[in-house]
This record gives sequence, C-alpha cells and structure tokens, in this order.
Amino acid sequence: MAAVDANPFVNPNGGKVIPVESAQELVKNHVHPNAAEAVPRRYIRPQEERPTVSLLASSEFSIPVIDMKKLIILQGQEDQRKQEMERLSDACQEWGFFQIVNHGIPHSLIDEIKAVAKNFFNLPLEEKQKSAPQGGDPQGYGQLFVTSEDQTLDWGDLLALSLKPNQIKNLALWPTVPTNFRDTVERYALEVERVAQEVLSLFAENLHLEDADSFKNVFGSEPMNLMRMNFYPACPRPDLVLGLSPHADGGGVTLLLQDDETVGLHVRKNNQWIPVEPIPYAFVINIGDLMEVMTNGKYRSIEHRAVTNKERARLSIANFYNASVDAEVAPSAKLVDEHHPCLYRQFIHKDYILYHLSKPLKGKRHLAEFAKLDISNT
Ligand SMILES: COC(=O)C(/C=C/C1=C(C)CCCC1(C)C)=C/O[C@H]1C=C(C)C(=O)O1
Ligand SMILES: O=C(O)CCC(=O)C(=O)O
Ligand SMILES: [Fe+2]
Repeated sequence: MAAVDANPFVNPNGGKVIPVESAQELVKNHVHPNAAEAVPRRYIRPQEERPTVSLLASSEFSIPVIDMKKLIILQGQEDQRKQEMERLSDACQEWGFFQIVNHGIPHSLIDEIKAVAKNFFNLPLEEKQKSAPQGGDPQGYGQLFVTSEDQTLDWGDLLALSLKPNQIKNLALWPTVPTNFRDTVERYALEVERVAQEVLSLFAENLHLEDADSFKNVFGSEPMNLMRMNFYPACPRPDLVLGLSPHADGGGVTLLLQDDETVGLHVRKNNQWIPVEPIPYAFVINIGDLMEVMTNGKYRSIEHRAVTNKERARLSIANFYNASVDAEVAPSAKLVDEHHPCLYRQFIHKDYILYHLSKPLKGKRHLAEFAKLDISNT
C-alpha cells in the first residue's frame, strides 16, 4: 500500500478545497431546462474566451501524423526513417503537438481502457464519490485547479490518478467498480510508459544529444505517470462554455486518447484555435513545459483547450509522463550557446507541480512566471 503521508502534493493550497458540483449531475438533474438559462452563470465564459474555431482548420492545416512504424531502424529503409524523423522534428518545433499511429499498443487494450473509463463516469454519483479526494490529496474524482469561488468553471468532470511512483500512488482512491478498472489501468500504464520512453529517445536523437537515453536520464529513476480521465457531458450551450480551460501541460510528454466520434480538442497555433480530428486508435502527443525547458525552448509546450458538444458527451484520457518528483530540471547544456541563450532557470520538478496546483489553468502563463529568465539585457 502506498505511503500516502509521504506524498509531497498533499494540501497544495494549505488544505483549502473549493467544492464544485459535478457537470454530469448538473445535466442529469436538468437544473436549467429553459434554454436561455441552460447553463449556470459560473460556467459562462467572458465573450473573448468563448469557443470559435479557425476558418483555416482543414486537413491541410492540422497537427502532423507520425507513423511510428516508419521510425523503426530497418536496413534499406534509412531514407524513409530520415524523412519521418524530420517530420517529427518539425511537429515538435512548429506545433508542439502530433498524432502517432502504429505505436504498438493493442487496439483491444485501448477499447478496454475507454470502456472502464466510460463505465466509471456512468456510475451513480455516490459510487464515484468513493474516489473523491481525501486527506488533502489532490487526486481522485472531481476537479483540479479550482482555487477561488469566482473562477469560471469547466464543463467537465475528471478522475485524476497518480499511477507511478508508489510514493504518490494512492490506491484508496482508485475505483473498485467497474471491477476490471485497476487491472486495466495497470496494464495500460505499462504500455503508455513504453511509448513515452520511445518518444523521449526519438526526441534525444533528433536533437543530437549524446545518447538516446539522455532525456530518460534527466527524468530520473522514478518518472511519474499521472493519468487524467476527462468526461465532458453534452452541453445545451457549447458556445458559452469550455470543457477544459486553455492550458499548457506542465509535465514532460502527454499521451492523449481522444473520443473517436466527437471533436473537442483545440490547439492554439498562430493565435487561432485548430481542432484536432480524431483518428481511431491514434494517440495525440504533446510537448509539456518540462520538455520545453529541457530543450531550451526548441520544442514547444503549446496551449490547448477542450470544447463541448450539444448532442454528445466526450471522453478523453491523458497520461502525463513526467520527470521524477525530485528531478532537477534545466535546459540541456548542449542546447545553450552564444546564439541560443539559456531561457529558463533550473528548478526542482516538485516545486513546479506545487506552483501549478496552486493556480487556475491559465494558458502559457505558469512556465513564464515560474522559470523564464529575462534575457532582454543579455
Ligand atoms: C492539465 O494538467 C493536469 O491535469 C495535471 C494533473 C496532475 C495530477 C494528476 C493527473 C494525478 C494526481 C496528481 C496531480 C494533481 C499532480 C498536471 O500535472 C502536471 C503539472 C506539472 C508541473 C507536472 O509535472 O504535471
Ligand atoms: O480532452 C481533451 O482533449 C484535452 C485534455 C487535456 O488537455 C488534458 O487532460 O490535459
Ligand atoms: Fe492538456
């Protein structure tokens, strides 16, 4: 059993918890059946934050798709691999986002993890609340990043669990219904970790770092695998709300499974919101803040958000593959020189997580406020 009292993230806001009603319950109970008041005031975004998408959004202007099969080292296929590596490099530098296909995670396991997540969110509230945060631990069923009474709320519920390392894993909050939840999540976690490590090796190779393990080494001996299952109920006024506020992921790399049927993820590119079209069984991968720091800004952690849908609920499952709790995070010395000044100060990963947890999700501001160096006078 995990040693919960050794978890450094307990009580990140001095124990202050702001209660938030489940969005799913709100819909179920038809609190405001009248369309004009269909959405309670606390969810309504100011005009400038309401969701519109770019007119540019089309198949020619969408996040790159990387075929992992083309990245396997095979004799006679060197040119094909080189081309795919270049596409990956562009994706990390220009978009901060890409989708991967042929990643080797069995489709049956993807079906299983989506099914257990859906089954969990479809349980009665009392059952789900058995996984509600306890004892100041910010994981479990409910909300994260709600730090004030007057904050605009997201139209979504979540289940956040630390899968690894044991120091922050709190099995007491893991659902026991559906009965295959734990076993499925444990098997899925191993596969996600394998792919995340492959992706880190490809990044190191692309950036010409000493060896393919260089990022894995900085991530340390106990990398974190945090899982966030997001459930966005159908919303009577998707034009007024957001499922998930604009944010950049704080960790290393994120592997996201999207709903196959419903578009909901938007990525910010050149000040426009670009929808990410779901590809069945693909993962959306994005660069997190830690990776932006380690690459000295060469790879970019990009703002994204989730919107809701009038007819359909949407499910997504994000795994944040992050450095160890006590890892020292800093730009790689190989990526700093007279033409590329050091953009970020060194910090301890744990301190950045605590900073993150104390603030509402707010675009790209967290990394800039926490670690960006002022290089205007250098
Ligand atoms: C959008 O970002 C997050 O939701 C998030 C969540 C973190 C967590 C879990 C998924 C499980 C329980 C623990 C915790 C609350 C930390 C982001 O975490 C980031 C932020 C930093 C920094 C990081 O490394 O991961
Ligand atoms: O639901 C989505 O598509 C986005 C989820 C996300 O960005 C996150 O969980 O950090
Ligand atoms: Fe995210």
